[in-house]
Amino acid sequence: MTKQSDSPGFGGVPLPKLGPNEDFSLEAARKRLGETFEPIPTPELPPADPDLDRAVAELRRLREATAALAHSEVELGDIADRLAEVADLLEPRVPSPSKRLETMWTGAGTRRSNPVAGPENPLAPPVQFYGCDDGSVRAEVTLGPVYQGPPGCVHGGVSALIIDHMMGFANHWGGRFGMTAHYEIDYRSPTPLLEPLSLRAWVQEGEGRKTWTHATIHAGERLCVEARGLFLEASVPVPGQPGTESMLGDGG
Ligand SMILES: CCCCCCCCCCCCCCCC(=O)SCCNC(=O)CCNC(=O)[C@H](O)C(C)(C)COP(=O)(O)OP(=O)(O)OC[C@H]1O[C@@H](n2cnc3c(N)ncnc32)[C@H](O)[C@@H]1OP(=O)(O)O
Repeated sequence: MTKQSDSPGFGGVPLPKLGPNEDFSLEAARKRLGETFEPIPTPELPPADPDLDRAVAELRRLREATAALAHSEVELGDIADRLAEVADLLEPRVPSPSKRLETMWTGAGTRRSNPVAGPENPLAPPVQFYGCDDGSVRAEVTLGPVYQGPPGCVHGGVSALIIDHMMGFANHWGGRFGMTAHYEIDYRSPTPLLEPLSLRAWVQEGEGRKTWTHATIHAGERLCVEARGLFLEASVPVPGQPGTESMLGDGG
């Protein structure tokens, strides 16, 4: 993977070369993390169950539709009863929370169930990230009214959620890992709903356990949000796998 310094970066400033003190190569990352590290982000993770993906996709349609129902002419009594029927059917069959957490940590880890990119998570838009040769990760997403904060705009906390996840993904792509210790965000201009947003994140610097990562959200050419985060390598116990610890701190 080529790291280069000529891509547009944070606030339009060119991306600097990655940290002088660390080996960011994929080979170095593989060496550190062995078999558990698959450095190529796979946009299309194989579904554990295609019907699950389909069910969640239908839930997303419902989510967008119900968010628009207030003050509408739609007769909702019957709809609420029918939705309750489906929920009643499902709830008794759902595994216990601890079992569910274990399941989330098999196979693709939480990549399929996390709240930003997980196709199995109805909360997730979902955003699909791609790793780029310049060391950044990018995505495009259009967010609907369920993510609204100010009128017609994306909620700042939703932008923060996406950015935190995106910076974690950029760390992976750069062969770095860690829990978010600190991040700061500047909201430079309103982030519109219902318009394509370009997301971008990249590792700015890494030294020892610390990784500094940057991210931006643009609407067209307009910068909406920019952020800087500090990530600290840490070990986290993996649910259902006693004695196993993840260095990813993320669900990857
Ligand atoms: C297939 C391939 C593609 C992969 C595809 C999957 C990708 C998938 C990506 C998913 C990405 C998800 C990304 C979600 C990211 C979260 O959501 S993580 C969850 C939120 N974060 C947390 O819960 C962390 C909670 N905090 C902690 O656990 C601990 O504070 C930490 C962060 C582990 C640090 O604790 P510690 O190791 O005891 O740190 P400590 O020794 O006190 O400090 C170490 C150094 O850091 C500094 N430091 C510590 N905290 C701070 C701070 N807050 N501010 C500044 N400096 C600090 C200290 O000053 C110290 O500096 P030095 O003196 O060494 O210079």
